[in-house]
Amino acid sequence: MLTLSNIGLDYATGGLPVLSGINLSLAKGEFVAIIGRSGSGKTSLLNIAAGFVQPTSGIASIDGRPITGPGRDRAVVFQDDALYPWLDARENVAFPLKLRGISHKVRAAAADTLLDLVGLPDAGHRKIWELSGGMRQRIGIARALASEPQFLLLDEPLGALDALTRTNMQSFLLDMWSRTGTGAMLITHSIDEALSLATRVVVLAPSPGRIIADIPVDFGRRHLAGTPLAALQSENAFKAAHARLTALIQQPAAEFAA
Ligand SMILES: Nc1ncnc2c1ncn2[C@@H]1O[C@H](COP(=O)(O)OP(=O)(O)OP(=O)(O)O)[C@@H](O)[C@H]1O
Repeated sequence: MLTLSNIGLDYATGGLPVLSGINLSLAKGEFVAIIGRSGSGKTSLLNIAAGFVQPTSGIASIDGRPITGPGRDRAVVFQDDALYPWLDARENVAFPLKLRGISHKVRAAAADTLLDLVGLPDAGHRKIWELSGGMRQRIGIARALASEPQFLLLDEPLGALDALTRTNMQSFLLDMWSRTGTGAMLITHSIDEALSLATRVVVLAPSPGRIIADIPVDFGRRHLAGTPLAALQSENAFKAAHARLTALIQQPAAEFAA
C-alpha cells in the first residue's frame, strides 16, 4: 500500500502552499486517476509518491516504510517518453536491468518478453526515431515494467498522442495494469480518460492543492470485461459522472474552501 498521510508541500516561493492536508492511499490492484485544474498540484503529488520531492509536512510511505527517494518498487512514466535515442528499443527496455548488473543475455530475454507483452514483439532492433508516438510510449511502459514495480506512476503518459492512438493506448494501459497487478496512479487532464480507466477518481482543488472528491468508478473494469469504451462513454451513468467531475473542477475558487 502506497500511503500519503497529511501531506503538505511548500516550495518556499512565498505563495500559498502547493499541497495541504492530502490523505490518499493506493493499494496494489487499484487504479487511481487524479484530475484537477492546471496548477492544482497533481504533478507535485506524483513527485512525492515517486520520491523525487520530499513533502514539507506529513509522511509518504509504502507498506509503512517512509519514501525517502526513488525506488524500484515505483516506476514513473511521463508524457515525454524519455527514451534513449542512441539505444534500440530492446536496449531501452533492458536499461533498468543493466543498471542492476543483470547479464546481457538475461536482460535481452526479459526485454523481449516485455516487448511481447506491450504488443511490439518485432520492434526490439528498431531505433527510437523509427517508431510512432504510441509505439514509443509502449516502449516506455515496457521499460517501466522491467523493474517489476509495485506501483506505476503515470504523469499524462498519453497526453501527446493523437485522439485515435490515445483511445487505443487507454485500452492498452488498462490491460497492462490488470495483467501486472500493480497499483496505478494516473494524472490526466481528460475526465473521459479518468472515468474510463480508473477504479477511483480523485479531484484536487487548487491553492492550496487538496482533495475535494474521491469517487469509486467501475467503467474501466467493465471495459476490461469486454464492453467497448465508446459504449461505456455513451451510458447515462458515465455522462452523469462526467458532469459531476466537470462541475467539481470548474467551481469558483471561493467555493473550494468549504
Ligand atoms: N519545482 C518547483 N518549484 C517551485 N514551484 C513549483 C515547482 N514545481 C511546481 N511548482 C508550482 O506548484 C504549483 C503546482 O504545480 P504542479 O505542476 O504540481 O501542478 P499540476 O496540477 O500538475 O499542473 P498542470 O496540470 O499544469 O501540469 C504551481 O503553481 C507550480 O508553479
